[in-house]
Amino acid sequence: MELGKELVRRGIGLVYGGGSVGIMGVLSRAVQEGGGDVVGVIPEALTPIELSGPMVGTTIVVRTMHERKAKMASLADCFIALPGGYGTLEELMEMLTWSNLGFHSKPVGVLNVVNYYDPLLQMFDRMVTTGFLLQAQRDIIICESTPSGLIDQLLLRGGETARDGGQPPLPTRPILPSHGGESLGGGDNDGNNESKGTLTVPRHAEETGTLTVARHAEETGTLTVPRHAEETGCQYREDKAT
Ligand SMILES: C/C(=C\CNc1ncnc2c1ncn2[C@@H]1O[C@H](COP(=O)(O)O)[C@@H](O)[C@H]1O)CO
Repeated sequence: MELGKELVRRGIGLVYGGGSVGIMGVLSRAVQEGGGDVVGVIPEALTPIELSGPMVGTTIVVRTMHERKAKMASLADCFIALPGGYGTLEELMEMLTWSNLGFHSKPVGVLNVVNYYDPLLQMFDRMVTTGFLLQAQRDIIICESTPSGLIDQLLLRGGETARDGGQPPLPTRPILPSHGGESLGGGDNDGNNESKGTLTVPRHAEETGTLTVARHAEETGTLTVPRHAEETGCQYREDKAT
């Protein structure tokens, strides 16, 4: 597989989900056969050979899927999502979420083979236009159609992050009700646009704030952040009588 050859050519090792079925089997074998380092992390429930095939490279067996993801995330320097199903999407979303929350600062990329991920990327764009995601948050994800192009971009972003000190600033959240903004056709059925929505603003797991805003944020807004208000990066607007 081209990605495997490209990793080997650049001396980059592979951390993956263990086993040798499907695309992950093709990739892991390509790296191993090319002489590259391969580490597979697999939960014990998936180790039977009839489920996941023979293990490739060094295998780390963990207890749960959660442990597996945490282990893989800590071992890797960046993340690449290949075309896949629920499991792939779940892993991709978790790495994006953790990056967005500042739990890691490692680059996250998708290899958009034959435009497989176009609908998902369009959804991310829609999240920006409807106010649920800032452009800066959308920009966390790196998308390229070739292994070489993607690795170039990941290395570039990784280098930038390292120069920044390794911890990106947390982006400011869009101020919108959680049940949909105007552009999603939101608003009460009775036309009352003054009803309030609530946006939960988790910064770190132990520091969660709640942002309560009116539907027209530019008119009226109330920010309630119980702890570490100065660190949230949220915009505060004075209530004003209109
Ligand atoms: C069918 C079953 C297991 C298949 N074997 C697998 N072994 C190890 N890891 C797996 C296996 N299948 C999926 N994964 C993980 O999910 C991700 C991809 O999932 P997707 O849904 O195919 O996108 C992959 O990264 C692995 O982490 C059990 O009966």
